[in-house]
Amino acid sequence: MSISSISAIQSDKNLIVNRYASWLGELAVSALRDEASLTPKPGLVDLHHNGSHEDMNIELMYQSAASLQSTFTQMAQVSYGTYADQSLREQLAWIGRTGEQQMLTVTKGVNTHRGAIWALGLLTGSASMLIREAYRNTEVPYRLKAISAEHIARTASEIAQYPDRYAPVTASHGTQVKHQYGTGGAKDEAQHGFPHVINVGLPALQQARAQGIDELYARLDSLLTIISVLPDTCLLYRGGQQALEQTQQRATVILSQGGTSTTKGWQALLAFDQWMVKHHFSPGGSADLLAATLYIDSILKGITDRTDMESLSKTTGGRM
Ligand SMILES: CC(C)(COP(=O)(O)OP(=O)(O)OC[C@H]1O[C@@H](n2cnc3c(N)ncnc32)[C@H](O[C@H]2O[C@H](COP(=O)(O)OP(=O)(O)OP(=O)(O)O)[C@@H](O)[C@H]2O)[C@@H]1O)[C@@H](O)C(=O)NCCC(=O)NCCS
Ligand SMILES: Nc1ncnc2[nH]cnc12
Repeated sequence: MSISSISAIQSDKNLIVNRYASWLGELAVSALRDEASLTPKPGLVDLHHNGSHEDMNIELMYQSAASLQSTFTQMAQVSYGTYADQSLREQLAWIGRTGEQQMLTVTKGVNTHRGAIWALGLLTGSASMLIREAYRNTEVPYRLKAISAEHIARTASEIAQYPDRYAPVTASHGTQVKHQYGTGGAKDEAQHGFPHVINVGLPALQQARAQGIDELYARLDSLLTIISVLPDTCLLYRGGQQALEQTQQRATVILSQGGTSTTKGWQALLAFDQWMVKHHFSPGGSADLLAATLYIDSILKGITDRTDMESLSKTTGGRM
């Protein structure tokens, strides 16, 4: 093979890496924006109010999300063509911590998206690895389409299982809650393959859509379904076991009333929101996992759209 054809292949590869990395970065930020703007959410920042967060508002959430685009894009770049191993885990952790600092600079110290950087960061790395694997095969459209939500979450969990040897020892809210209640929180969720996304948030979203429920209510139902079962360390930190159980119970009742698309469910959601704000409770972890749900959903949809484009480009002899 000539040097010019090797460098042509190399530049093709770089083109593909950068194209997919930027695409994943954009989708991750869109998922964060879509979560933030979903309204009304119980106790969370949305278009109507700041929920139970005096130090946040919707503009801050948007600014925080936008500041993370390069973080997610870099995570996709370093993961493309690699495998889940110690080195990748530590590269992602380094990029993640730098992203956290960028977020804290933009928000003037407010933790808007720490859990989201963690969850969507791992999913970004995983999706990027899987896309690269698809490109190792000549049947690219077929292999891209074979990427599933479970596949993305499982590969993300493999990355999360490696220790982050350079993690500073901090007394985060999550670690305090872990000592007090024995609940694993965000780390456990990732290491177990995001069960509250794969078995809870995504099926709820898809089921609602399949029933013809409008996208707004489908997303709200997905959020409530996550809230109804997630051991959310934000709720535990702010109000202990009782706050967690009462919040889960209220979400369950709304779902059993037929969900947010029913008049009764909608009224109950509004009352739930007021009740959460009154008690200063916030399901921040559930918000992050809804963003993760929307992110995986958009990756799968995007892959389908792109593979159609790839097939088209092949049949027309063109390039994507
Ligand atoms: C491994 C880390 C996730 C760190 O975990 P840890 O538990 O030690 O740290 P926390 O700072 O508590 O952050 C975890 C955040 O994860 C969200 N979360 C909570 N429960 C769950 C759950 N069961 N599953 C998944 N995710 C969960 C939650 O994020 C949301 O809450 C934020 C607000 O939280 P907080 O500041 O604690 O609460 P407030 O009550 O509002 O505080 P006050 O204003 O009252 O003081 C909100 O922003 C949501 O995002 C938890 O906060 C990981 O972060 C880590 O190791 N990072 C290091 C670098 C790295 O590896 N990066 C990623 C590489 S891919
Ligand atoms: N909408 C939201 N409100 C408060 N905390 C959050 N963390 C992630 N999304 C959030």
